[in-house]
Amino acid sequence: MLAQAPKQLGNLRHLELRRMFQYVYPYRWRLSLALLCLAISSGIGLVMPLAIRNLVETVKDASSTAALDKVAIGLMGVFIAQMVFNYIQGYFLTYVGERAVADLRIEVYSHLQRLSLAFFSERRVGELTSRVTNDVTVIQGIGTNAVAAFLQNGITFIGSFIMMINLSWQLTAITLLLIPLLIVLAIIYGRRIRNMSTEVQDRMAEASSVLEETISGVRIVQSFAREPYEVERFSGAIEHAFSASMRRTKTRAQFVPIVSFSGFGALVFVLWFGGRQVLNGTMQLGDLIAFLLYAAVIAGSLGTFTSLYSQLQEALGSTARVFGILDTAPEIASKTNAINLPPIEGEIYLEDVSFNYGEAATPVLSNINLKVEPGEVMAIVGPSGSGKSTLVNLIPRFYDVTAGRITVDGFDIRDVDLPSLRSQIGIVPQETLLFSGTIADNIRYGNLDAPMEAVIEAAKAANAHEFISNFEGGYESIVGERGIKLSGGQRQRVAIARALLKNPRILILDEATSAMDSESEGLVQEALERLMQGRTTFVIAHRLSTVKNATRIAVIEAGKVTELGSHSELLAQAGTYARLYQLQFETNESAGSVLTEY
Ligand SMILES: Nc1ncnc2c1ncn2[C@@H]1O[C@H](COP(=O)(O)OP(=O)(O)OP(=O)(O)O)[C@@H](O)[C@H]1O
Repeated sequence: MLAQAPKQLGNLRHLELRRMFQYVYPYRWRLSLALLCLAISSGIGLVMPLAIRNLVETVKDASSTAALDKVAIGLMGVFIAQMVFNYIQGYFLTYVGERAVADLRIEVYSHLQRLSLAFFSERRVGELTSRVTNDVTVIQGIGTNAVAAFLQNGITFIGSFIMMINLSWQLTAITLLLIPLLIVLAIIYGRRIRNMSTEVQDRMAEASSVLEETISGVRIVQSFAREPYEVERFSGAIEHAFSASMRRTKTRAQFVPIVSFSGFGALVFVLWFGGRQVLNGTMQLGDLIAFLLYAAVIAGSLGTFTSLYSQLQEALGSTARVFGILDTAPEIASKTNAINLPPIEGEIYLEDVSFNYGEAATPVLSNINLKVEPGEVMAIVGPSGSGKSTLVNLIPRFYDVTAGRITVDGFDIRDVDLPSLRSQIGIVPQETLLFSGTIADNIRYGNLDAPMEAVIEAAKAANAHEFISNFEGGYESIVGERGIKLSGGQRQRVAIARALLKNPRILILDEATSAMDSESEGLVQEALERLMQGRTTFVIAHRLSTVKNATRIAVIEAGKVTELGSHSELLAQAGTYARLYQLQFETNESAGSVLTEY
């Protein structure tokens, strides 16, 4: 989805590389130092064949070992220096690479946090995690190692070339004939490898999605005894990734021997041609050896260049996907001239609101008019899929209305700064997700600066203090990724404590549909009542007690408000609500009854 067509990629390549460079720019001084050391150590590497030539010539002509000793000691010194420069360049280059990639990861993650719900509902979690992990790792590979290899080989390539011309221009000319062939090969194979790499990354993202879904939904998997099915699904995805990777490997494996055969073939030819020159006395033996060594260095550099080229192609696929995320603008964001929503009373007015998801033709909500006074409790009831959740999701601007407007204390919510709006709205969802950490941390999510006393006070008001105190670790007890150690009712009470600590003027409650035992139900209900006090509340109601206590009830059917009034008013109207009440509520009037969907 985020991958772009290879053709488009080609056009973007230059821009992407420049964009990648932005991440390295803040560390340019370290990078310069690393590159300087790299250049020096590569330069030293160039001396090696010359030193060997001297060694050969010295051994050939020398009468004593003194000259030999001098050459050997000199060589040792040179290699020690090279080692030091190599260390410095390796350290700083890795530093820059790791730092730049860490920055990129943080940027992608921060950007993801800002994106709207619509973006996430269109994508799988595993696909997005794969962008932040796998793709960024591929970029890291090219970002540092490849840059270093490119520079190192560039220097040795040019240096060796100059040396070769000096040693023998005829032999150099023969070697040169080979280069166009290698370039053509690199382009053809590079393109194929790039396409295959995109496929490998896509397949890996697919496998990550399966992994993510089934690990977070492991209870569902096990309850349906679908482990073998899921293993098969995951193996399928991994096998696809494996096949794609093997196809790439095959192409690469063909490419590398072809290139090295061309290189070594040329070397043999040079040896044969140069050997004849040595034999007829037009070339020194030491020069031929040095030439061959430089030619081998050049062949090695060419090999590295071609593999760098294919790595670069691979990384371009990943950069396209990562930048694809960074370039996705949040659909819901504060306007540039948005004003800060001052502390509100809590009047909410939905004026002629219509809404549909994306391009969908049928509106989910149409022409809703609903005015809720400060402090009022508005219960929302209606059949499944009638648009209840959609309606409440519009208030914190998880989605924007398609037509009409929503005002809070007279302010159009699209005109105010998003955090200033959301900070005044509290949400208690049906299924509470607790983050891994302590219970105190989870409650404090509502107000990060709250002192411990305030946390405890909120927990007390939420009827959570008692069960929390009964845990061995109390407020410092760690809850699992999904609060696995807490019951549904306990989790809800932690969510209520969290909302109390946030102290919002507007509250959105989505009642749990599943019945709790009556004790737990009573505790949750009591906590909710405390939470609702003095706040404008929208509650998607499933329980009889809630609808009875609500100031007004809105009945939503097929995206329209069909009835509006208090419990007794609606009963008197003898419409849908009354029918629903007759059918469902009266028979379930015991405490904790759940209003099942009709
Ligand atoms: N993210 C989405 N993208 C597209 N359509 C959606 C999305 N979320 C919900 N819908 C559709 O909008 C309609 C209303 O859904 P909504 O969740 O608001 O209903 P609901 O009344 O809250 O249902 P329930 O009581 O079952 O939770 C449904 O037809 C649903 O298929």
